[in-house]
Amino acid sequence: MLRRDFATWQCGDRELSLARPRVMGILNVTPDSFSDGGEHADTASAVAHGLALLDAGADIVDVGGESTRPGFTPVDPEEEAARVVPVVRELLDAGALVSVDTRHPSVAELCVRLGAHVLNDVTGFTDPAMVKIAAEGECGVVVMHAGEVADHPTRRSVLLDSDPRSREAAAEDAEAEVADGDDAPADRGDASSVRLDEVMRRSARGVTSPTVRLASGSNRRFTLPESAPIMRRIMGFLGDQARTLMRAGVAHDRICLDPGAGFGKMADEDVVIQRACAQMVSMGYPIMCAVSRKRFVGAISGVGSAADRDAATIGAALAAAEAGARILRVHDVAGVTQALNAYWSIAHPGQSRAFVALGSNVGDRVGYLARACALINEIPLTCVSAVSHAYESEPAYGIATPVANAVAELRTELAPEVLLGHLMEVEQALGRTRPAGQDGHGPRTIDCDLVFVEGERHAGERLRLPHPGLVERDFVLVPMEDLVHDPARYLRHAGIAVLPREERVGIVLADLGPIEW
Ligand SMILES: Nc1nc2c(c(=O)[nH]1)N=C(COP(=O)(O)OP(=O)(O)O)CN2
Ligand SMILES: Nc1ccc(C(=O)O)cc1
Repeated sequence: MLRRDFATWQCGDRELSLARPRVMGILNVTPDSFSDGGEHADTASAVAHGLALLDAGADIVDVGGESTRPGFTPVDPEEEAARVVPVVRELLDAGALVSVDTRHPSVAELCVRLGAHVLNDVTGFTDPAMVKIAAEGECGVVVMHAGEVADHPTRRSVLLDSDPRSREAAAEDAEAEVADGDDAPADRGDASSVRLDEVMRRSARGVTSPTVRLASGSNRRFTLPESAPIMRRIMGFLGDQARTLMRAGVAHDRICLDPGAGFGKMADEDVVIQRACAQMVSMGYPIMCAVSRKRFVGAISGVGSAADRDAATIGAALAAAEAGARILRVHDVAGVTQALNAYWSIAHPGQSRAFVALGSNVGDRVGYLARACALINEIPLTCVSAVSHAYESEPAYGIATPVANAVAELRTELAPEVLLGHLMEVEQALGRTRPAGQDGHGPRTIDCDLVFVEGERHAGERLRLPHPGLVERDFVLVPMEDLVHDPARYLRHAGIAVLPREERVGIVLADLGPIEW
């Protein structure tokens, strides 16, 4: 059983703490995805959207260049690579934890070579070439189940998907099937696309599954299919694929499992699967919940249009998180992050240790440091547990006058991006202004930089964790010595290699004594 509070997911050189659920933002660089096709189809708008997802709270960005919606048209791997590779490259440069949603070995290989952290394969690493690529690298892997979960023929179906392309594709395929009398189309590309094509072609026909009869002769009906055979099939497949990957050399802690909502499943089957989330969690791997905007979410919420299913998605995602799912793959990152942060704060109390670097070079500098500590201590679900001495440091980064610096150590139950918002309010309350043209380095009454939160990494333009300046700032590292026995060693555990003193900036010149706050 996965120890929930201590679980991590190893993704290349990143170790993602799963002490709380993580949000994977969907970035579809496609013209035809089922809910957002064409919205981010060129590199520039895709990268901008990826960065916006990070700022909205995404821990991971999942970049995909091929829609696998019901009735999808397979994309040539070269075309797929042309869509995703430039986007993956730029997001990696921005420090993001990047996942690539592909079933094509050539695309996977290119992206892993660039440094992509996760391979998300909707065909569940059934292609040995995908297993080989995963085994040769260090990336995390998402093993997804795609396929039907019932042996019986589906009953008359109701098509809830509002996307006319899915319906057209379904109708065409149904006609073709009658004409062919054959389930296995020839010359439809590589083996995995033929299999996935087939599943998603059938999937396009509807969202309802057969009514299950009780013991023979009985006329009583359950409204939902029985869970055990469905979960045996899904968990059997996922467990087998995980073992295949491990035999090839992929470590257990790199593997995440996903039951593949909507891939060959009918709405009531998807509900049965979501209800069995805790059972999947007990397999001992992180479980992904990837229900965002899907047809079954429409079926249970009554929302016909896929793009309007974000609120319903939040409900389904929180249910999964409560049952132990730790990766929530969603389109609406801001909405899910806000809901999750609020929900988690109430339902799952847990503190993190955080460090805030303080600086002032205007007026009563040490007085501003003290007032900042007092105000930070008033942030909800947060307290200041210790404060370093104040130190005089050399001005760095183009600042003209010497700065008084300190570091405050906090205990907080807030998510880092929420804490950041409160710290910015503290700066405002103390009269901090950011005049245009000074690039954030002008004179300041107070600067409150969130530099480190235990177990948290974040990329984006609004918040980067650990703070990129932490490695070189003497005016942060020296005050930290008052709080942590050996900051360099402590930070090394989190993969941060601090620079030796002679290579740092903003060298500490004098100890100004304790701060009375
Ligand atoms: N691991 C995993 N990956 C996925 C899953 C999923 O359930 N699990 N669903 C997808 C469909 O969502 P998307 O918005 O990407 O739609 P598209 O296939 O039309 O691009 C695409 N990728
Ligand atoms: N790729 C997919 C896109 C959408 C759905 C769904 O709505 O069920 C399933 C798979």
